[in-house]
Amino acid sequence: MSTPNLDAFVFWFEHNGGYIDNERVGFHVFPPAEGGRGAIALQDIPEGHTLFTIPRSLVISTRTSLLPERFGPDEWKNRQLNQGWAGLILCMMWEATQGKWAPYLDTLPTEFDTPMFWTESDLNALKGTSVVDKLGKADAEQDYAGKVLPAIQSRPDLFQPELIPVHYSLYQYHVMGSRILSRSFNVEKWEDEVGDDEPAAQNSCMDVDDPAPLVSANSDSPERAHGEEVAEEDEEEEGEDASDISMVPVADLLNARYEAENAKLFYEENELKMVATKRIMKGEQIWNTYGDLPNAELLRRYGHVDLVPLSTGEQGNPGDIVEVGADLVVDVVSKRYDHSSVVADERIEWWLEEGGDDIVVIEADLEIPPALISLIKLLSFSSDEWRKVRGKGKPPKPKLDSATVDIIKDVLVRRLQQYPTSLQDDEMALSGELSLNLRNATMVRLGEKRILHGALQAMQEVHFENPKRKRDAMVSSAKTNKKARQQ
Ligand SMILES: C[S@@+](CC[C@H](N)C(=O)[O-])C[C@H]1O[C@@H](n2cnc3c(N)ncnc32)[C@H](O)[C@@H]1O
Repeated sequence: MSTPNLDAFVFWFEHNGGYIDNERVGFHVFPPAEGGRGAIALQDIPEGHTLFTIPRSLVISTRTSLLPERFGPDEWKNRQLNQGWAGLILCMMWEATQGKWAPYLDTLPTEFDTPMFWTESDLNALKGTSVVDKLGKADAEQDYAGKVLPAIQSRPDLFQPELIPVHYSLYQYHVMGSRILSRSFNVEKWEDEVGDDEPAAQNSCMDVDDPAPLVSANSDSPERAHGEEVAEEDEEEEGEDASDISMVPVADLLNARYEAENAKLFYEENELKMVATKRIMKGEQIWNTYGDLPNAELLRRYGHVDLVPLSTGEQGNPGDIVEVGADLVVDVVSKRYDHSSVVADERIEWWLEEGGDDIVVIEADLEIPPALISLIKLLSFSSDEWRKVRGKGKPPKPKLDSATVDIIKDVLVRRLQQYPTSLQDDEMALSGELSLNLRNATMVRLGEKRILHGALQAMQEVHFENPKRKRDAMVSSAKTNKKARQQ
């Protein structure tokens, strides 16, 4: 199957040591809603079959680009280009003006459907979701103005001043950052290569909350996948290295869909291998995984949402989640018990110190997270109970009781009010004409609201034995608590 814009690239790839099993793997242009370019099985492919291999020398990272060496390794570090994504972005901008990777870089998208490039009015459609807060646009712009542009201007021998507006502009910085966000892999050094003086884990400039991209192509632990989240603590523990972030030609041509993965990248000493992880039938798409992310994250990083048939008969993403801010929980509990902000501040500070999070996540299984129950209890406690719990040094047990259920219901209702539209509004909007951005934003909101409504209904169905006695007991205990707190 010929994909004209890829032919020169595939020629370059194969002439530089890359291998593609052309008898079994073809590239194909799917409709934009299905991902655009992707790979397809030209024949039945058995599990374990190598689909293509990429020599490490064709991977772009701050380790393989010549720029850090030419810039001067010490100066590179002094300017903090070894931290986060700034260094790789600069390498990619520079390599685009050089020869080696041009046929690859020329195939990468220059336009994105990610909210990073949306207008303010489209961004309003994401109000209530966590997408906008996580865009990291301001951080990226600060990195560009604070370290990248000064580095560029300091070396006219490497970065021709007249090329700055074309190849090294802020817009190009965002384009390269978005390419990394949606296509990069985390390729560690081969074990023998690892030196003693590895730099510590680095934060990303674009990805404010969970900096590490994407696939760990590791033959020992192939679980982490393209786009998969890696908690910051894990990164530190594992010693994640900004120079692992890599652009991997051909591997980044695979699309992904919820639980459809049938291929995975493994790494070896001299090359990376894309291997079929199950039998792929002729005509089927070859799918990588981006980690079965919720639609909010898929939209933020990749610019699309996943829609698969749900058990309810609707279309949606079973991996959706809703984030509930601890500040909302504090507000609801404080209002209910007439708390002063001092009471809540002290407890929240302790909660965070004890390892609690400032966000709780409700998943599509509608389970109320133990952390939410525990947090509500902590905030609801009388001063005596609070002193006891603090003395023990352990957050309260996440045991549901009717007072907590009532608070959870309030929290869910208030969380729903953070969206400017209702679930019914969204369903109605989807049945009409919408631009791609607004359709995607509506799907993100709808997925989150379905979880909130489902959780609310589940809470409404919770009944404790002898509810009257319990409720009375809870009312009097709430009054007692309030009294104790006022003392
Ligand atoms: C790693 S690239 C995959 C190759 C890409 N299709 C291309 O043409 O270069 C990731 C991008 O592919 C697109 N994509 C991947 N899976 C998709 C899907 N299930 N639905 C829609 N777009 C998808 C998104 O634009 C995403 O940012």
